[in-house]
Amino acid sequence: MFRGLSFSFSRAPSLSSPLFLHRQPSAVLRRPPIRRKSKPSPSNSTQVRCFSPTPKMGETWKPKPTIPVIEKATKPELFRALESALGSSFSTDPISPPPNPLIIVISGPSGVGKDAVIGKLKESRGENLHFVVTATSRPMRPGEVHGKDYYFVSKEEFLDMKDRNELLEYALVYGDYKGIPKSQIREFMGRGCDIVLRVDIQGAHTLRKKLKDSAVFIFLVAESEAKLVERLIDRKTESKEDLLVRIATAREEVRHVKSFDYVVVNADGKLDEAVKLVESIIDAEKARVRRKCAAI
Ligand SMILES: Nc1ncnc2c1ncn2[C@@H]1O[C@H](COP(=O)(O)OP(=O)(O)OP(=O)(O)O)[C@@H](O)[C@H]1O
Repeated sequence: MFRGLSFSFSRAPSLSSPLFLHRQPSAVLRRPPIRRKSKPSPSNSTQVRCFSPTPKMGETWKPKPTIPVIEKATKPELFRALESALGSSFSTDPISPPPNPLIIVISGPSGVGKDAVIGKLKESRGENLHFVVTATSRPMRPGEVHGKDYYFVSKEEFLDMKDRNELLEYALVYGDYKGIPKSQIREFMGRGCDIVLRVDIQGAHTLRKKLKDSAVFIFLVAESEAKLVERLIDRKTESKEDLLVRIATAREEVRHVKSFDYVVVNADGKLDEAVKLVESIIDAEKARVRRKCAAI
């Protein structure tokens, strides 16, 4: 249009030309006057088409947002159009708050593979899970590390901890005291870690009474009694008297499976499958809508 104008200027008649007086450039750019429609008379009001609802008193008129054709619009265009159609922007806040730390109690007869399962869980879950190190009055065995395998304390020290109410649960196991320090659970739950407690059946029973449904109780079993005995024999850590006591106790313990939330079979040569199942239980429990928060 401007090119057209300059062209017309270059060929414009001189100022003195009478033609110039009639064709001023400003006159070319000026918009034609808008012709206002006359108000419809009551008689022809039915012919008026309304495209948007008439704003009520005090409301300002807003154009109706249109959503572009999905195949033609870009993702951001569609996103913004949906926001404007719904009248507010989409929040990036998490829809569900992060789950509370979970306490997982793992129990089962001696030799069933509690340590083996926990060892693998440690590898797969890393720092998100804290395995509470139990305090014990039993002497340290070769290869064991203080603070890693157990907190080795004297009988007197252990009983002092008990008297000061520093233990969530404790028991006399095969002549030695074993107990769970509360401070460790508080500290790691405070950091957002899930907690794994490894206890015998009696310990699980006590914890159930204290923690009720605020913890998850998992019972580990071997596929059969015979396989459990084989595993204990293969471990070669017990005397024949010890073996007898542990096997007799195991027979009694499996009857308590009903008071647990889950039973996991740790079948021979299938340790990884058992660990996978325990992990699925943890994941499912963390996704629960309702769970009481454990008060330690
Ligand atoms: N799925 C499995 N297949 C074969 N052997 C296994 C399996 N799980 C564990 N074991 C082995 O069985 C033995 C007992 O396992 P572990 O020491 O973990 O049992 P535990 O339940 O912790 O026993 P305890 O309560 O007496 O300490 C170990 O030698 C371990 O390597």
